[in-house]
Amino acid sequence: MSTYSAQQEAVLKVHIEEAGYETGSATIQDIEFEVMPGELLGLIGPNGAGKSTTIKAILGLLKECKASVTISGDPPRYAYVPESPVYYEDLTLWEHLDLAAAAFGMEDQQFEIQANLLLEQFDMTAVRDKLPGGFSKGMKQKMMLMIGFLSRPDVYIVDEPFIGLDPRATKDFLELLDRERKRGAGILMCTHVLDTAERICDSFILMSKGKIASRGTLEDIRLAAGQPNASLFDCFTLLA
Ligand SMILES: Nc1ncnc2c1ncn2[C@@H]1O[C@H](COP(=O)(O)OP(=O)(O)OP(=O)(O)O)[C@@H](O)[C@H]1O
Repeated sequence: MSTYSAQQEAVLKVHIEEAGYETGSATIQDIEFEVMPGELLGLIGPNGAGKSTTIKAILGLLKECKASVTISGDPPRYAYVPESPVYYEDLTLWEHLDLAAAAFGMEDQQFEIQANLLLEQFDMTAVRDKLPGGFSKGMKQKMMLMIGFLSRPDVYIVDEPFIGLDPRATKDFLELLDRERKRGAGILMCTHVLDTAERICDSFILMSKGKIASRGTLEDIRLAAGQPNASLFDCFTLLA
């Protein structure tokens, strides 16, 4: 778990007054939180609670959105790892990494070192020159994570990363997350895998019906649920 000093500035500050898909009908309201350097904040909640809408609002993808979002860095830099893999059919894994590196403005040498390390860490070196269309679900997910980790930004926004990952890939992913947190990156992670979230997150935002239903550390969530020893899963079913 991380500890934060009062002097530290949040790497991500989010204040969404309201946002949604149609004029005059807000899907989410009053969503306000910060992610501190080194913090892993879990965004949890039932299907349709508004988690993905919150992420879309942060990324500026919604037309109907009254929000202020501040991301640290000059220029601000973040990595977004989507829930469903997005890729080009005609580009190999290596070419995807190369394209992402060019977009991030990485130097060639730094890119080669970082990309080869990630290929090794995710056990993907053998398929570096293959097209992702032929990859399994987990391999496509690994490609998304590798692109996310490539530029080592201060903020990661990760939408449901665990689906499709085998135990070894999950372990590799968690180790990389940990390394990035130790470096000072802040992570917002949306997930339904509550036993893992309980183990790795510093704090939680529990959303329900487009609003924040509960927030804080596991202790805070337990207190809100009136269950001092309950699992996150049990608190979730009581509060959401
Ligand atoms: N593209 C869209 N157009 C219109 N309404 C949408 C759109 N996407 C989501 N919604 C609606 O917004 C609400 C919140 O959905 P959202 O996808 O944010 O939930 P979620 O918490 O991410 O759910 P899940 O856990 O199932 O992914 C739902 O009522 C959903 O029907």
